[in-house]
Amino acid sequence: MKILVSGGGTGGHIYPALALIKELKKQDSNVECLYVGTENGLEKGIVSKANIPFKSIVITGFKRSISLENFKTVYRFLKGVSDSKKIIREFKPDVVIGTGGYVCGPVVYAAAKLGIPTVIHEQNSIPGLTNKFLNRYVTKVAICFEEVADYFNKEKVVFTGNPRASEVLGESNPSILESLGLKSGKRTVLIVGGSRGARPIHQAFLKSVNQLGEKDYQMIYVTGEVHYDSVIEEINKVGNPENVVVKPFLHNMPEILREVDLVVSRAGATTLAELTALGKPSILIPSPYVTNNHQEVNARSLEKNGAAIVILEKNFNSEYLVTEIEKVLLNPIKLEEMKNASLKMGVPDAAKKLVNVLEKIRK
Ligand SMILES: CC(=O)N[C@H]1[C@@H](OP(=O)(O)OP(=O)(O)OC[C@H]2O[C@@H](n3ccc(=O)[nH]c3=O)[C@H](O)[C@@H]2O)O[C@H](CO)[C@@H](O)[C@@H]1O
Repeated sequence: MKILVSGGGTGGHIYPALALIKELKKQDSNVECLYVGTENGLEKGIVSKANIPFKSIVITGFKRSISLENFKTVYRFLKGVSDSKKIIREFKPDVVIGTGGYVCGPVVYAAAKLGIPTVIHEQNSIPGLTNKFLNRYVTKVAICFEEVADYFNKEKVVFTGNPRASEVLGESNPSILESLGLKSGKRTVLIVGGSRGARPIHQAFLKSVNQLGEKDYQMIYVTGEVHYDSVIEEINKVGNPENVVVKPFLHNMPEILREVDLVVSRAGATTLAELTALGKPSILIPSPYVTNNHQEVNARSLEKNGAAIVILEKNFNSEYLVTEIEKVLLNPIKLEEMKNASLKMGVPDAAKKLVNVLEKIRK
């Protein structure tokens, strides 16, 4: 099978695509894959690290208000469609799948217009503009939250879950924490603000870092590449405690996630799929800066099932950070209840389910 994958901008759209490719290759080592993204999203770096052929097109997202930029975007969209058609004609895929982000728009649209079977994978509980637009043209829409089905044509929707849920599963290796400079066997909290980091979480963390240094648990704090230098500069002013490790980005997130006891995070859908596949309890601070506040809707779904505690960014501060962490981490009964609730929501066979969808519609 030949498959063309497109998705980009942030990790939440890229990692599901890579997890899908991994499953396809596991099932058939002759599968040929091509990834189409942009030069300026996170995809170029992440995809080339994974040794997957990568081609780029130029495209920007639409602004919600009327602006001159939108005229330029229409032009770039049309140019993106024509560039995508060239790439598709050359590669001749059996199926084209878009995993989100505006780059998928022209790529999946071009494929549909060329009569190639197409799928969009919607990770969130509320769809973004691109997937709403593509709904009309695609063959199937793969979803991860039942409640998002209403936004799409009923006959196209298939529940698959997020393939990244399958990818994070694996053998536990507690010594991986030592490679980060932490102790294995000690209670560990991971704090991560999505794939690009989140400034409001940094602020709360920096204010509480002295206090965290005195704790009997340890912590991995992921800043996001762009925020790393400024967070390190701030933390160095107060001194970096031994039990707190600060990293710009974790390229081995699945291995690390398996070993932590609690995760404090934004509520990006791919992260949530990983947490529930592994049965990790979490404290979620949804980003309010996303389309239709979809992260809060994602997060509430975990909260409703007892798998997570949700704190809105407007109420979040350093005191909350420490007290909420300890309410869960230091209460074994609560921790166990949340673990079980989280695990119940996981879709560990999501990658296989998505591959099945592709197999069924391939040319
Ligand atoms: C600002 C924005 O638009 N965010 C969206 C984006 O988020 P974002 O890219 O932040 O998405 P997620 O939190 O869902 O996924 C992040 C992915 O990056 C990985 N990771 C993260 C940090 C790290 O150091 N290492 C690492 O590997 C995570 O394990 C995960 O696989 O896509 C998500 C999925 O559609 C949406 O729900 C989010 O609302």
